[in-house]
Amino acid sequence: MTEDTSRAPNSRIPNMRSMTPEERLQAVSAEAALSNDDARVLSGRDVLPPALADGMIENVIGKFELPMGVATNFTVNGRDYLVPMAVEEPSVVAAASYMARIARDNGGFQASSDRPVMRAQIQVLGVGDTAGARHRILQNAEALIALANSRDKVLIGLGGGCKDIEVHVFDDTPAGPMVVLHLIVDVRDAMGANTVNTMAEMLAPEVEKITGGKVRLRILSNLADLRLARARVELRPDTLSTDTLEGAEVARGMVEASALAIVDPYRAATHNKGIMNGIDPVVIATGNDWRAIEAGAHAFAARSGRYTSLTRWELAGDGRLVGTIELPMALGLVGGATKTHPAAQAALRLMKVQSASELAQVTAAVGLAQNMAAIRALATEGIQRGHMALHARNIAITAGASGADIDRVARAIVAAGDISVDAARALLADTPGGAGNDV
Ligand SMILES: CC(C)(COP(=O)([O-])OP(=O)([O-])OC[C@H]1O[C@@H](n2cnc3c(N)ncnc32)[C@H](O)[C@@H]1OP(=O)([O-])[O-])[C@@H](O)C(=O)NCCC(=O)NCCSC(=O)C[C@@](C)(O)CC(=O)[O-]
Ligand SMILES: NC(=O)C1=CN([C@@H]2O[C@H](COP(=O)(O)OP(=O)(O)OC[C@H]3O[C@@H](n4cnc5c(N)ncnc54)[C@H](OP(=O)(O)O)[C@@H]3O)[C@@H](O)[C@H]2O)C=CC1
Repeated sequence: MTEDTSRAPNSRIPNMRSMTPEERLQAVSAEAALSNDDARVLSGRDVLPPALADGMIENVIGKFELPMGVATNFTVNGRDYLVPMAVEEPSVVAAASYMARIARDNGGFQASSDRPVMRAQIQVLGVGDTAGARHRILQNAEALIALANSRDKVLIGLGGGCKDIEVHVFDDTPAGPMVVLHLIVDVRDAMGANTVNTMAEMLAPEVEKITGGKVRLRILSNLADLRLARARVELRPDTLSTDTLEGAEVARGMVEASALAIVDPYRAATHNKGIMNGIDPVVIATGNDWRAIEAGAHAFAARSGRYTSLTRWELAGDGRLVGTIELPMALGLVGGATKTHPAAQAALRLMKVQSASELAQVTAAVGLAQNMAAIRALATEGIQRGHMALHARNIAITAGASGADIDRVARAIVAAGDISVDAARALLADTPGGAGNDV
């Protein structure tokens, strides 16, 4: 198979759930026109040779694997995407695919993003005249920007680089007055941490000269509030109905669920965890830094001083349910592990994203879909029926099931309404030669 990067796949792959992993791999590889090599590494076979793993981090003794799933049905800005998700939690991929299917019937997700701009902070201590130091920095801003851009020719050649400088003054801190210079850097298709850290360290001596102070920290901020990604979905109520509830009632319940997450940090934490259920697996599958994305998301959610929801669900005048998400999304297509991990490269080719901004937009849409699934379930039948039915297979494995027994036992404990390890063990023990005999 040769790779074709121009054609968007059809993300609607019927019966994915009934296929074997091998058949699913073939289906998505065919849709995304993946090479045999990409298909192989996505399957998890021979992905990370020991020498490559040893080159990525320190004190390597092996590898840790996660299941790689693919969320189907996604349409973002009129284009279909097959979304790779590396995650350990059941029901996440199913839920994202289901909500993307509903969204698809409503025209899909609309998404946008800011330019890929990061902040680096340079902390200056020992300055008596903090206001004066701020003025001196701003007076020298052009020279500082030029110095910051004097080294990274590749980034400048791509249209990126340091674009601006901000100065923040803290007159009262436990360590005395501080001036904090922010470098505002367009990092193009990189996540940008190393890029901006290099610039910040390079500028430090000049900043000390200008301010007369002592520079301490020189590091990016993970509150990437100039690099926001947004997604929106508008849903006709009839597309939300369940077996027992009218769509309008479901929509109202979702708005009420959203309202609690807006006002109550205890609920907001769980609501946002549900959003990150969708975002983290894409970040991991594409080799990006999920701690950075998590830190940015939660800092952004608390930016007003009160921790709140990252999404809003509202009813438009005509009864449509409108869901929106906005959060920092510092994702790269180059840098970090995105280029070194073969599965991350293959995952990016499966998604067929052409820029870090496009990746950020699709990822935001996945976060919104995941939140939609959770609050739709919570506002209607509750989370346990759908989630536990899929978690039942984990329970069966915990009880000792293997091979065909996993699905058989999972189906039986779901049907019996007793999704517990004890129930699964009892079933296995009743099976002649069942794995339960060994437990
Ligand atoms: C789990 C579902 C989707 C079942 O929902 P259902 O109604 O049983 O699904 P269905 O059988 O009617 O299938 C509908 C679609 O779902 C997908 N789907 C359905 N099953 C599968 C499967 N086995 N494998 C792959 N895809 C599946 C698939 O796309 C399918 O369409 P199709 O393509 O077949 O035409 C639903 O109940 C749901 O969305 N629940 C929410 C689950 C969720 O949010 N899980 C996250 C874990 S809970 C948590 O950590 C976060 C939380 C909840 O606390 C956050 C918060 O509080 O806000
Ligand atoms: N707080 C945090 O979040 C921190 C995170 N990190 C880590 O930093 C890593 C990410 O840093 P990052 O700067 O993205 O990675 P890299 O430094 O690995 O890559 C960025 C570099 O790639 C080159 N490049 C080539 N093509 C492009 C392009 N199209 N767009 C942009 N740059 C391009 C550029 O320069 P050139 O080719 O000239 O070198 C650029 O400086 C992650 O591993 C993260 O975990 C590190 C410190 C702190």
